[in-house]
Amino acid sequence: MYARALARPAGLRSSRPCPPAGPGRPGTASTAAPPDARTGPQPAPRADGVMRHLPYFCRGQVVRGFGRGSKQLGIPTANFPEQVVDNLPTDVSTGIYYGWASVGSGDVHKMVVSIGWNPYYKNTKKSMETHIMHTFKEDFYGEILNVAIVGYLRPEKNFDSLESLISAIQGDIEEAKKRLDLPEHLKLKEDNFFEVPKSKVMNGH
Ligand SMILES: Cc1cc2nc3c(=O)[nH]c(=O)nc-3n(C[C@H](O)[C@H](O)[C@H](O)COP(=O)(O)O)c2cc1C
Ligand SMILES: Nc1ncnc2c1ncn2[C@@H]1O[C@H](COP(=O)(O)OP(=O)(O)O)[C@@H](O)[C@H]1O
Repeated sequence: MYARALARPAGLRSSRPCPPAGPGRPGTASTAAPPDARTGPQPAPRADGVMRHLPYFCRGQVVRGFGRGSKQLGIPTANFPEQVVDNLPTDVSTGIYYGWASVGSGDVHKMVVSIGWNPYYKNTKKSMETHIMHTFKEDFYGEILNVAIVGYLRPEKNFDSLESLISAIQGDIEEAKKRLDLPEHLKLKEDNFFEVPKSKVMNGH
């Protein structure tokens, strides 16, 4: 119900179906181990390899994470369930991306999304966390988050202070805002992927 195979929009490249999305646990668990537990630090992704799967369309129910985004960073990030994270194409690298997002059948906004193990926090489970550049009236846990990832910004990094992490994320947000104004990205805001029937959502946002 919350996920469907997506018809490939005319003129766009890859678009993969999301897996069925259900309630998840804190941290949007994945069975995958962090990179340093497997093969050491991941190499920087090649731009062409990363871009091969973009735009990538995905939707799933918003689940709880560790609650650090709002409290520690002042930047809330909506977490996807583990099924969504586990079903990312294998060669969509971990890292920081940008694109478009909507909640339920609400308006489409600019977003940034972090995919990986949050090295600063040394998470043991891979997560996919989206910050939407919009002020919402209230939290939207349990609602359906729709995302179209359209571009790659940088690899995940460790930082020597919380302030440095916050500053990097703020830089990502500013860069994403600029890049999303390019015509090639603006057209994806109007993609019919975001036309979700109102009857399928719980609350409007
Ligand atoms: C745009 C963006 C960039 C991020 N970059 C990093 C990063 O380089 N290193 C890192 O450890 N975490 C990074 N994060 C993830 C944050 O650490 C994470 O969102 C935060 O821990 C909140 O997690 P929570 O929702 O589970 O509470 C980034 C998040 C966003 C939205
Ligand atoms: N602009 C926004 N972007 C992302 N999430 C938001 C935003 N505004 C409110 N939220 C809410 O905040 C939650 C994320 O807050 P956060 O402190 O990171 O907690 P958690 O670790 O549980 O994800 C989201 O699940 C959503 O319900």
